[in-house]
Amino acid sequence: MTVQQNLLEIDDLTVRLPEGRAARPILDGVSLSVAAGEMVGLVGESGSGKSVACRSVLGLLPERARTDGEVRVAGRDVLTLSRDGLKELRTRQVSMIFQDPRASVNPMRRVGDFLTEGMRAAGVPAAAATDRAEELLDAVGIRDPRGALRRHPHQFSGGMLQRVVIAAALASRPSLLVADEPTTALDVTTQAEVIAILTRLQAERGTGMLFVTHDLELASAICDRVYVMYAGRIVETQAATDLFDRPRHPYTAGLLACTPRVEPDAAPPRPIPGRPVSLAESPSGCAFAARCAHAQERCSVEKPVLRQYDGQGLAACLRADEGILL
Ligand SMILES: Nc1ncnc2c1ncn2[C@@H]1O[C@H](COP(=O)(O)OP(=O)(O)OP(=O)(O)O)[C@@H](O)[C@H]1O
Repeated sequence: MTVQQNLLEIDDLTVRLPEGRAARPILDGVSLSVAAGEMVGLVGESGSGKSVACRSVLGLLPERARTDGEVRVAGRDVLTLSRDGLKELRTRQVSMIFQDPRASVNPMRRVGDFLTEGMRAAGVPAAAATDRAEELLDAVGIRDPRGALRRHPHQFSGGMLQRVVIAAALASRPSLLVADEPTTALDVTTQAEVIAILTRLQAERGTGMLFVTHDLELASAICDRVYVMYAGRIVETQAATDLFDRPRHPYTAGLLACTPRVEPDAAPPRPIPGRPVSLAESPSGCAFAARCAHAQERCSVEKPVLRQYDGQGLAACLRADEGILL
């Protein structure tokens, strides 16, 4: 029997960054996977470690970072790849889309150069690279792609520039896309357009995607599965619809309850009390305990591990099997 290998497997990843003589913990035992063609969400508040987890996939952690665990893309451990191996990974297998498109492009260079440089470096002749760049711009809904190739980034709106960045990320036909809050810097209508483009292209091309957002509702709407992070740890993972209908971790339930709803009979949004903590600040036990309405004494002592309940997903909560959220 052939065992289906995941495209991306992060296995028990721990990241620490040296700070003076000590090392500040950033991620603790993070495990997640993305299968070929699967759209997977990674959700959490600011500072929970989403970007660090994403960066680990492309081997983009700070050089001084100390890591344990493995990050495998198509079976190869990114954390042990040579410089050439990393270059090959980034030019052939994995592309990343960042939050702010203006930070991803060189303002002095034309969009055509930005889109074709990777292809040219891979040996594609100039004319063929230009034709492909035009096709890519057309695929992300940019009108007059040939004219767009001659323009500079400042001649594009934020939304249009993010489309250009998506086109560039797809140029190498990657099997995995990592999108780190790709619409956070855009206005609401533009966000919707960019999400629609990303999900369409992901489905058409069968690209695996790790989609990072702080918006749990958005992740539940567009992803197959979702991981929820809190203070450097994964606290819950489920199929997207199950997570939305039946969260198992009080933090996930809190994120859903604080989202404003437009339905007339909807409950008003309830904010999660307190503020998010980083892994470094989190005491022993469950990092969410101080903000959790269901916490008991043992929650601030015992560290919960991810466990399965009712055959549905995994949650790291000592009380998840008591039906506290029903
Ligand atoms: N290069 C770095 N040097 C020092 N600390 C860092 C570095 N990068 C991240 N951190 C710290 O790691 C923690 C996780 O940061 P990260 O950017 O991954 O969070 P995030 O969930 O992506 O937040 P946001 O949604 O605001 O981007 C934070 O406490 C942050 O301050």
